[in-house]
Amino acid sequence: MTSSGAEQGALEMPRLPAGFRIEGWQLDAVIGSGGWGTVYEARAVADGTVVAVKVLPTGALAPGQRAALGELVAREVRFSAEADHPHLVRTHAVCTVDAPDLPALDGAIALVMDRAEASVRQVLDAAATGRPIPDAPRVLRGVAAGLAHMHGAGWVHGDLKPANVLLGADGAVWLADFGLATELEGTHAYVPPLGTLDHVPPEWWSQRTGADGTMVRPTADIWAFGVLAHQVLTGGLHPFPGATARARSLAAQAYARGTAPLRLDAGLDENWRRLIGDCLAPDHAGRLRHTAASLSARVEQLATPRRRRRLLPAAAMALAAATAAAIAGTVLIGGGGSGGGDGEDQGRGARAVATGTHSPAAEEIPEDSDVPAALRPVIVKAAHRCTDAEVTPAFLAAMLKAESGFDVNAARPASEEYGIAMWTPSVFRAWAVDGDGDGDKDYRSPPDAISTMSLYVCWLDQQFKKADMPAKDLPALMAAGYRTSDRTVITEGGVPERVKPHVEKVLRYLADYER
Ligand SMILES: Nc1ncnc2c1ncn2[C@@H]1O[C@H](COP(=O)(O)OP(=O)(O)OP(=O)(O)O)[C@@H](O)[C@H]1O
Repeated sequence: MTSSGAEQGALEMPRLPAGFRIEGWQLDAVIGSGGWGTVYEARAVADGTVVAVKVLPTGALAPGQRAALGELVAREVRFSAEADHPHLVRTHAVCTVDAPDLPALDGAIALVMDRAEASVRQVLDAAATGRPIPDAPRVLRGVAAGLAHMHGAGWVHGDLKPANVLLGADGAVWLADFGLATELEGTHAYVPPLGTLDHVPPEWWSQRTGADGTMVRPTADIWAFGVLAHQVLTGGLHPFPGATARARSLAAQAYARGTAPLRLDAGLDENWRRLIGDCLAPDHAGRLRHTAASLSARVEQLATPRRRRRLLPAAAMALAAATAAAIAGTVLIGGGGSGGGDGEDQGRGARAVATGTHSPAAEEIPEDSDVPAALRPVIVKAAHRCTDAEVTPAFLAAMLKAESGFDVNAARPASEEYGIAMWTPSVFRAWAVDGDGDGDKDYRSPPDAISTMSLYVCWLDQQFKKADMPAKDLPALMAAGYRTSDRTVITEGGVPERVKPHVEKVLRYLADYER
């Protein structure tokens, strides 16, 4: 939500005491308060997982405030629940506060989210002016990818600013605060006029506010990204001069009218300067050429250290190693079934670690199929890590073909997906399996990527079974869950429309490999 909400709202924010339970979570200290709610640290009672809980009270407000709050809360709840991307903060649950003794908070809505370590605002406040914040390109890469996802899904964020970019403990970068996020109808949408002055585009000032609110278009987020990128790369400097937000907005409007030039910080690298200049094109039409997806691809290039490109041959080497193993008739991956698996897994693992002129396990994928021979034992071994009957070598092979066409160097930078199983690095980290037993977990290594895919689809399979989804649909549901999430598939009660073509491909390949 917006700081202007705080300016306007003048709400006395009531607080819940430490130890207070909201469904399965126990509140701890307050992290901070915004214009409309308070964010607490909390722990899951079941397993101690640390989360952040944002409590948005809906009662005890003046009628005017209630209408505005109701709309913002509804938007925040709706977009938080739907947000499903590694660069959008994940909301685990939406609960209602049951506090009859605290009437101001009884019935408040609580969003249970991933707990961030800090916001970019906090990092900027502590940063030396003139220098990029630590890891600035990676942070911008995450923001651009999150924005590209939102625009791709037909949403505008509407309030992109440093306070709304959160940083997780393991390097995660999340867009947050969807109180002003809105769905596009055609090319634009309307939001209440509460955007943050420092990040609204110049044309915003000349728009009239109708009953629906102010019109926002994706190009408003592009402008805000330009301002944010300048701040992140210069330790907090706004691209337009002025001691107050009002003065800076007047400077931006003078630039948009053509009466003042754009003067970006002299210390900026030329490529970043060009990118920020494109985002800060003076009008909507000028910004229209730069979609969030195209910006994300450019940011990805600028943010990718050369060293990472040299990593590519490593993936090829891993494949070559797997090839050599297959030729020798010995499957080397996964430490020979050591560690942790249940009986069936170990039994199957022992079968996969076979010597001889060919691997019997590889026979589970038809010999004359297009699955690269070197990958077959890797896939078979990975599939056998899962004891659920639906996760078969043929299924994993079909998934890999649909994801990357078996290309170990596949890359879709706009959505941050890489390697043979098209893992998003931050998601991969959460599930990673050391498939080749080299002590490293690398999404570019086919054995690691495929073993991790197997673990993840196995877990998806179990979630769908728990949700009583039809057994015959499980392969389609797993393929859909891999592209979206367990929660999306369960909420939508089946394969979401937008991933149907992909899922159909997986099912076609599966039928071919199961013949
Ligand atoms: N998931 C989270 N993990 C950790 N801290 C968070 C999380 N979400 C929000 N915060 C922090 O909690 C504080 C309050 O956040 P909130 O979103 O309510 O308000 P805001 O964005 O600061 O202001 P406003 O909503 O008025 O724009 C901020 O300091 C924010 O960085």
